[in-house]
Amino acid sequence: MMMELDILLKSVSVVRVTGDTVRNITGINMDSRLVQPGDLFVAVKGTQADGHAYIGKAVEKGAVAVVCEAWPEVQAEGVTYVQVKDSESAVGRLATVFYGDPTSKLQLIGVTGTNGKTTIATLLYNMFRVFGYKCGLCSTVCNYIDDEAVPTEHTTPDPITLNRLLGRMADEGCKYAFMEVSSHAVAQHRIAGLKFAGGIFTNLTRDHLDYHKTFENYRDAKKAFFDGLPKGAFAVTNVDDRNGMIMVQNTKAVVKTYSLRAAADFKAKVLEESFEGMCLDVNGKEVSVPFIGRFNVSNLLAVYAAAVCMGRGAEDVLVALSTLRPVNGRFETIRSKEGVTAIVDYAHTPDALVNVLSTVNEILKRRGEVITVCGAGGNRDKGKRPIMAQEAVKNSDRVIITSDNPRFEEPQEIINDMLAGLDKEEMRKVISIVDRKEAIRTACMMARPGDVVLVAGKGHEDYQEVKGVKHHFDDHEVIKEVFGI
Ligand SMILES: CC(=O)N[C@H]1[C@@H](OP(=O)(O)OP(=O)(O)OC[C@H]2O[C@@H](n3ccc(=O)[nH]c3=O)[C@H](O)[C@@H]2O)O[C@H](CO)[C@@H](O)[C@@H]1O[C@H](C)C(=O)N[C@@H](C)C(=O)N[C@H](CCC(=O)O)C(=O)O
Ligand SMILES: Nc1ncnc2c1ncn2[C@@H]1O[C@H](COP(=O)(O)OP(=O)(O)OP(=O)(O)O)[C@@H](O)[C@H]1O
Ligand SMILES: N[C@H](CCC[C@H](N)C(=O)O)C(=O)O
Ligand SMILES: [Mg+2]
Repeated sequence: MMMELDILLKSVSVVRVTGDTVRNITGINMDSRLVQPGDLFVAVKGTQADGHAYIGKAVEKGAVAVVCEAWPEVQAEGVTYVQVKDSESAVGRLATVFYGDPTSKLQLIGVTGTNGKTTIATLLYNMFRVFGYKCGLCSTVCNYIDDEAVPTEHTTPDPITLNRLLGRMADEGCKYAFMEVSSHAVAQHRIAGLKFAGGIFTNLTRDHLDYHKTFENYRDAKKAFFDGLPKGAFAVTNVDDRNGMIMVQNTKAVVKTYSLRAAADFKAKVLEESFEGMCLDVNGKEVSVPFIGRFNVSNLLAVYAAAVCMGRGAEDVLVALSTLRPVNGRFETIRSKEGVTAIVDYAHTPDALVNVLSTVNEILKRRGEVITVCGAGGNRDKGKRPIMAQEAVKNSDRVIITSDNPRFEEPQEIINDMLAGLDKEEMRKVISIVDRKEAIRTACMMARPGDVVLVAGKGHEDYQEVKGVKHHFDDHEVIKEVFGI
């Protein structure tokens, strides 16, 4: 791949230049460690480091041009230096031009909100493949270029990886791409330069306050995604969430609403539900789906609304909806021979725990006990820890607090932060076991036929991250081993 630097620079506002801009660039990078000879290096100020400190390293590795925000004191001969106002948002714009402006060739739909992004983006991808289109997906679990799986580390990749992926999707003939837009991605302009055909808002509850500091900043990061949608795009929003209308206050996109409770463009209600699935009424038509939980009705309704906004007939969409299956690690049930139901779910926020547990309780109707196994991630929002413990205790008969990716923190200290949210009475329901495997085993041994064991927090993850190392760990595997199936 190759492109002339001056063509690339048309996408950004240049403050100052030295060196030749009529020269070929063979790659673009924001991480000096990945630079190849012939690359353009973009220096970005980050949260841990300042990319400007690595300009020299990038040049040593063969970068022929540098885009930066602060003018470097030393300049290497033969290298072109370009100063821009905001290099963080320049990366996305440069990358999108470099990778052939993918969103001019395919329709990109973004999903944002605290919970439900992976579910909605994946279901839309599955649905549009059922309709016979080639599609792409960027999600927490895995990225896809039609049927080719591309592993991921992020919910929304960095702007260069993202544009490279979208570029490959366009080259492969994908007509649609569905992606999760995390709040980090909006705040860090990972999506700068992309033209979205539509946006979907799920809900907003507490998460990531370690990064955004206040709930308002977190909300505004999500809102900025809708502020940036172009005219002619659609914005599908959940009016059951108190921030649903705030999200679309300043958008130029056509706003469509969905709700399980209030008047809205798209409405749904539950007619019947069991651990096998639900029968729904969607805008006056009945449909059966193998999904569980009111929050999934909301997710399915968002999928339905977006598909209709994308021009599909309502009838076709309902038929396709009935063929969809749950996403890996999202309310997956595993039954033991003795009749214990284990559920693996990715609930890792207080709100998600409440939702999953209230669904379990609604279906169980006190015919059995609920035993919850959960933890909280290390080097993430500390404030959510005691609340997660409280919600688990409030909505379960017994709780085992354990580890969930301690990362660089002491596992026992994270558990202590969770326990600090509980009073003496609440503590009677709780035990803590640092080793997650032991915790799951203990929960399954405690359970009697008819009981439910909820194993929350890791969902699709197949690792336990400790001190920078990802050790293989899979909740499903452990449960099956204990159940002997
Ligand atoms: C806190 C955070 O979001 N960090 C992300 C951010 O990094 P940063 O800007 O802080 O980078 P930095 O380490 O300070 O470095 C600054 C710059 O110097 C460069 N550098 C650094 C070192 C070096 O030797 N050479 C070099 O050039 C870096 O490449 C970077 O360009 O931008 C990077 C590129 O986009 C991300 O990889 C990185 O994700 C870190 C690893 C991370 O863990 N992020 C998580 C919290 C995250 O983004 N999560 C969200 C949402 C999760 C969800 O709810 O689903 C996600 O979208 O995944
Ligand atoms: N609409 C919803 N409202 C509340 N909770 C939900 C909703 N959809 C899913 N959940 C819960 O949140 C968990 C995560 O769901 P999902 O992976 O779809 O969300 P996400 O927004 O992609 O999360 P992440 O921020 O980690 O990418 C699920 O396992 C479930 O417990
Ligand atoms: N995308 C979220 C996922 C959290 C999942 C949970 N298992 C944890 O590790 O905290 C994050 O990185 O905060
Ligand atoms: Mg996700």
